[in-house]
Parts: sequence; structure tokens; C-alpha cells
Amino acid sequence: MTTAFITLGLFDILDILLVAFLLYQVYMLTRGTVAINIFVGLFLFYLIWLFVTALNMELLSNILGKFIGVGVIALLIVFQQEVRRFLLLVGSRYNISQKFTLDNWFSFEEVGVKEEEVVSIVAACENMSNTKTGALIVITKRTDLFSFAETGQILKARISSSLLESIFFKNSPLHDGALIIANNRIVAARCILPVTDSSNIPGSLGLRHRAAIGMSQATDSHVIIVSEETGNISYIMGGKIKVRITTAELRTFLEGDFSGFIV
Ligand SMILES: Nc1ncnc2c1ncn2[C@@H]1O[C@H](COP(=O)(O)OP(=O)(O)OP(=O)(O)O)[C@@H](O)[C@H]1O
Repeated sequence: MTTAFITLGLFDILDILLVAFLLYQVYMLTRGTVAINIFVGLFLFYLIWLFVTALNMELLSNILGKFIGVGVIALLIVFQQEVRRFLLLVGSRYNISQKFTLDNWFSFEEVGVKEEEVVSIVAACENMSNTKTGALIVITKRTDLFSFAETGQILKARISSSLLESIFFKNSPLHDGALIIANNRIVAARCILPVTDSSNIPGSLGLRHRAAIGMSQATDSHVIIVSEETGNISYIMGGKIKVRITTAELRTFLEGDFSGFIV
């Protein structure tokens, strides 16, 4: 009697595709952090266990099996930052309560930043760059950043260059931390952002830059930085930072043209 060595059904293919997708997501989340080395190590460990089990090497397979048994807990401990970031990303992207608020259903405003406000933001950044005033501006389109906004001072104000500049003015009580823009409004100032633990960030970039990168990894928001030290303007999205951009570049990025965003 002959039986097929491997029978591959539709659900097996779906299973493989889902595992591949999950592994890719884990890779994207851990890319550039020290966790990627741990992840590769654990994966190799698992492959060795599969191999020795297939060869019926009982002693080694038992020892490795004991580690694999507590593997999920170990993974949660080792990757607690990444798991937290992943859940935050999923939760804020698919925030049901945000999508079904009456405000959203009856609001005539578009999310993001409108053309007039783009001009104000660019003008404010240019002035702050010239005066070396440090600034950290988060702009969100889809993600609900309320959990970050509530770490600071809720404002719900119209965007204007003078308001942006006075918030980041050195003696202002709101100048510390990040300013959050959503729905074409300044939602909050003095907010605390998650700092990235990525290991491939130049040492010259301090906490303001690390917080901006961390925020762009945890959410789909874009971040603008004006450096207090150099006056340089930087643009951050998807965990990538383009430093020393011109105001013309800033304007094109804010208008949604990212063809020049090569880091
Ligand atoms: N986690 C955070 N969330 C929000 N803002 C932060 C965070 N960490 C630091 N900042 C802001 O960055 C400022 C400190 O910046 P620091 O000098 O360490 O960074 P930097 O990247 O070197 O920036 P700069 O070039 O402007 O000096 C703080 O005063 C604070 O306003």
C-alpha cells in the first residue's frame, strides 16, 4: 500500500502562510534591536529540538523539550517590550471606540493636517530652527493617540505658527515633551513618548530623537524634530529618521509626498 509522504491541504497552506506572516511581523518589530539576536537564537534552538526529536535522540530531545515547554513564558519575558509595542500598535490601529464615536460620524473635518496648517507648521519649524528652539511634534492620521495625549496637557487648539512657537518657547510651562496633532488640531502638549531601544541609532542623537523614533515604531504617526543643539529639522516615520531636512522637504513630506524620504 502506498501512502503519500506529505499530504498538503488548503488549510496547511493557509497555516504555513499565517506562520510566515507572523514570523515576518516579529522580524519587522525586532529588526534593529538586540531582541532580533535573541529571536534568531531561540528559533535555532527550536529547529535543533525538531531535528533531534525526528532522529529519536531521546536524552537531548528531552532536555531541549523541557526548555521548549516553558518557551512561551520565556518569550513573553524576553520580548516584553516588543509584545507591548505590538499590542499597542494593533490596539490603537483598530481602536473600535474611536471609529464609532458620534464625533467621527458627524465630523466634516479630514484627519491629518490641512494645507493651511502645513504652512503654519513649516513656518514655525523654520523660526524654531533659526532660534535653536527644541521641538517635538507628532502628527497622527489614523492611530488614536489618546493614551499618549493624556500623559500631557490636553489643548484641542487650532494650529498656528505663533501658538506652536510659544508652546516650545524655552520658558513656556508646556515646552517640555511632545506636542500631538490629530484631526488638524493641536490635541495636547508636554506629552511623554515611548523611547526606542533600537541599537543602530547614532550616539549623537539624544532622547528627543529616540522618543520620536520610538513613537513612529509604536504607532503610524509621523514626527518632526527641531534640535535644540543644532537647529536641524528631522522627519521621522516608520522607525526611520531623515536628519537635516530643508523646510521645502518638510513641506513636501507634510503634503504626503515621500519620494525624497531616503535615509
Ligand atoms: N520620552 C520622551 N517623550 C517626550 N519628550 C522627550 C522624551 N525624552 C526626551 N524628551 C524631550 O527631549 C528633551 C531632551 O532632549 P535631549 O537633549 O536629550 O535630546 P536630543 O535628541 O539630543 O535633542 P536636541 O538635539 O534638541 O538636544 C527633553 O527636554 C524633552 O523635552
